[in-house]
Amino acid sequence: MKLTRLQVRHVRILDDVTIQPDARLNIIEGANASGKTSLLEAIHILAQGRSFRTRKTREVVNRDADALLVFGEGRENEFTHRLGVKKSNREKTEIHVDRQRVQGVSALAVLLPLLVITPESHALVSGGPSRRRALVDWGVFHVEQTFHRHWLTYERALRQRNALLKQGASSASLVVWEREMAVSGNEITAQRKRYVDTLAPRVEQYMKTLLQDVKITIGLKTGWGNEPFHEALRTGREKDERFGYTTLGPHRAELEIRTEGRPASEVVSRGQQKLMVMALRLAQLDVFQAATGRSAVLLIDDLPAELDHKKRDMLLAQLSQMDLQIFVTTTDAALIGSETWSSSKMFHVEHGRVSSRC
Ligand SMILES: Nc1ncnc2c1ncn2[C@@H]1O[C@H](COP(=O)(O)OP(=O)(O)OP(=O)(O)O)[C@@H](O)[C@H]1O
Repeated sequence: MKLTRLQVRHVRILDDVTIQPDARLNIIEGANASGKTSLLEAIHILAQGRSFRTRKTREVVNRDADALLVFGEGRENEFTHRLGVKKSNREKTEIHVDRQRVQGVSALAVLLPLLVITPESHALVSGGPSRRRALVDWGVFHVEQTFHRHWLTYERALRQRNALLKQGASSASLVVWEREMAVSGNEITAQRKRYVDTLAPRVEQYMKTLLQDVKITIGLKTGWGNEPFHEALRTGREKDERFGYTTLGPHRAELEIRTEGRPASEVVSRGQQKLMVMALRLAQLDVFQAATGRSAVLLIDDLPAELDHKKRDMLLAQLSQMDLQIFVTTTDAALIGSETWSSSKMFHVEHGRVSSRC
């Protein structure tokens, strides 16, 4: 789905902002601290129920307000969808999809598939495994219809097993949950493997375009050894009892990113890591589009700061050929050429006020 209307209330410095985005390229320009990133945060909240900068609601809600509100309207296959999120300092997050109150953020994510690239994105390569696991799961969630259901089943069984381990319960009582973990865990892993296998050649192709002299390989680390998962749970029981939680399984999976046979983070520079993240994200968007025939939203915070001008132009040319709705922030709109785009809009941000520029 592409956003046709966005309304933002009390998101950081943005008090009351309404915009009608372009279906393709939206350039959000303004001075430092004017509120550009806050606008991207608002879109992220609409798609995933939370900011990409912090998990703390209080930081994102305007200091003089109690709650933030984001509404979005968009079209897909002749249908108009309306999404709404209210995040409050005191109460549970409220989510509405097409005027119905829903629990959980998955209904938002299904309608508004969204990825984000920020100046901190290199942490995807150099940071902990959870970010790389999230990268894989974003893709699997959108291309495999049963993934979310299996994940919920797995998580519930994992929570139960962990609770029993903490209580020092007998092995016999663990077995029931291990059985459930094994069934859902194997499904999750098979789907993740399929996704990573589809992703790998596309990552390689984008790496060739963006970073000719570095080759990377990606592969899935399942979260346990080579034995069947149910066996790994059984043989790992003693260790898990000592630790008081489940030390292996799909919840410990991750995407391995290697170059020259070593973890990429040990070999390449920070700038190269950023380009790797671009290649990964472009490949994800490709796979998503090929598998679903739908278009996604891409947020890019501060693009000029990410890349030199040659790489930036190369990336924009590539993006202009994809069926995406893009929101990109910059302090200097002249750095982002919109000539190759079939359509674009420019928004100027100043002290939390947003105006549309032709
Ligand atoms: N909870 C909040 N309530 C009110 N204002 C806030 C809150 N959090 C941050 N701000 C203000 O919002 C502004 C930051 O906005 P934002 O990060 O979106 O700017 P930006 O235009 O992306 O800046 P840069 O180009 O430097 O990244 C700052 O002026 C900051 O003081």
